[in-house]
Amino acid sequence: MNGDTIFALASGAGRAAVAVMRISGPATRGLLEALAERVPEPRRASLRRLRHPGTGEALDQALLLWFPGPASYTGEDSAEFHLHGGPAVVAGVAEALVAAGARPAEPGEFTRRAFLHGKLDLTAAEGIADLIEAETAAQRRQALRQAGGALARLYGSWAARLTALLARQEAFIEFEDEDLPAGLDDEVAAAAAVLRAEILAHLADGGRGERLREGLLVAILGAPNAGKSSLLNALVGREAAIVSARAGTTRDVVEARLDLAGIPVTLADTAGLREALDEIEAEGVRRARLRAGEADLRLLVFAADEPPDADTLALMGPGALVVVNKVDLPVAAGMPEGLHVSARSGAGLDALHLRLEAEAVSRASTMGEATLTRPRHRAALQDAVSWLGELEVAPVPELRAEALRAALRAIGRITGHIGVEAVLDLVFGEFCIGK
Ligand SMILES: Nc1nc2c(ncn2[C@@H]2O[C@H](COP(=O)(O)OP(=O)(O)OP(=O)(O)O)[C@@H](O)[C@H]2O)c(=O)[nH]1
Ligand SMILES: [K+]
Ligand SMILES: [Mg+2]
Repeated sequence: MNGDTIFALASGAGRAAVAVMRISGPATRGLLEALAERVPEPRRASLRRLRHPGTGEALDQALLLWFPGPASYTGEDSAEFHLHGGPAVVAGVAEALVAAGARPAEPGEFTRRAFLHGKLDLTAAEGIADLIEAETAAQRRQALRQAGGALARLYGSWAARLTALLARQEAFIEFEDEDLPAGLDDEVAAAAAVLRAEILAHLADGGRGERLREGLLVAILGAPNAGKSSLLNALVGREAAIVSARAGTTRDVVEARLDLAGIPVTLADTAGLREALDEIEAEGVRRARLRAGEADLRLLVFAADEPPDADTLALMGPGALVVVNKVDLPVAAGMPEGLHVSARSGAGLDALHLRLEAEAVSRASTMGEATLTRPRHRAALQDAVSWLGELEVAPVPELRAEALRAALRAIGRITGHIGVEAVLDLVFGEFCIGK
C-alpha cells in the first residue's frame, strides 16, 4: 500500500477560485515530470502549464509545490497542485494523474501515512481530524493543542516514566543476587502509586474535553403550552419550532444548534409532558423522556400562570434548571425557585442566556491544559490505572513487572507507540552493571 502514489482534492468539492490537489508517494517526482515537464524547486511555488501525459492536451495553468520527503506532511515525496477550481479542471487533472500511475487516496490516507512515517502520533492525528470538524473557537483551540502534540507529550512522559520503572523492576528480577540499591522494589511501587494518582486526576476531569469535542445536549422539558418551543425560538433567534396556543403542538424532538462561549450546544425542544391523548403524542412524550435522560442539562419550563405540574416537578434534581416562563402574566402559587423569563416580552432572556453559558463552561473545557478528548483515551487510561493498582498488591517482582508492562501497553495504545524494547537499553544503561 505504501508503494502507491496517491492523490486527492484537499480543498472542498464544487466550483471555487482555487482547488488544491494533493499528491504523495514515491512516484510524485515522475508525476510532476509527466504533467508539468519540469519539477519545481522544493517548497517554491512555480507556475506551470499542466498537460495530459497521454494526449498532450492542456489541462490548466497551475501553481505547483514540490515537497521532497522526508520534510513533508506525510514524510514521503509529495506535491500540491493549486488549480483553477472548476469541476472540469479538477476531473481532467485527476484523470491525468491516474493515467500517469497514481490512484485516488482513501479517507484519512495522507494523515495515516504521516503516522506511519513517525510524523505524528495517534492523538495528534485525531487532533487534525477534530480541527477540520471544529465548529466553535473553543473546539478549534482544543483541536489545535492536540494536533500540536499536547496529549502526545503528556502521555509520552507517562510512558517514559513507566519504561524507567519497568527497567528498574526488570533489573531487580535479573540481578537479584547482585549489589542493587536497597529498597529498590519499594521505590518502584511508590513511584507507580504517584503516577497512578496523576492519571486518576487527569481522568477525573468530568469528561470536559470529550464534552467540548462532542458538544452539550440541553433538553427543554415541561407541560404542554409552557412555552418550550417559544423559548427555543427565542434562544436561537429564529422560528425553529412551531408555536401555537394548542396544547400538544410539538411531537417530534426539534433540535437547534447554539454556540455558547465557544461550546457547541444542541438545544432539544420536546413534546409537552402529560397523559397523552393519542398514540402520536404518546410517542412524542416517550421521545421527550428519552432526550431528558441523555441530556447534559435539562431546562424545566413552567408556565407562570399555571400551577406547576407533577410530571415536570418529578424531573427536578441535579442537572436541571428551572425556568418560569410567561412572567408577563401573574405568577401562580407554589412555583419552584428558578429563572423568571418571558419568551413573549423578552424579559429575563439575557439572564437565561448567561446562565446557560455558565452551565456550558462548567461542563466543558474551554482552555488550558491537555484534556483527553475521546472515550478511547479514557478506556486505555483506566486500563493503565487498574494495572498500576495490580502492581501495588502483586506478591512477586515478576508480577509487578508484568503489571508495568501492561500499563505501558495501555498508554502505548493511545499514542500508537508501544516501545517496550526500549526497556533493555535502560536496564543496562541506568545501573551500569557491566556484564
Ligand atoms: N403570555 C405569554 N404567552 C407565551 C409566552 N411564551 C409562549 N407563550 C404562548 O404560549 C402558547 C404555547 O407556546 P408554545 O411555545 O407552543 O408552548 P410549548 O410548551 O412548546 O407547547 P407544546 O409544544 O404544545 O408542548 C403560545 O400561544 C405562545 O404564544 C410568554 O412568555 N408569555
Ligand atoms: K403549544
Ligand atoms: Mg412546543
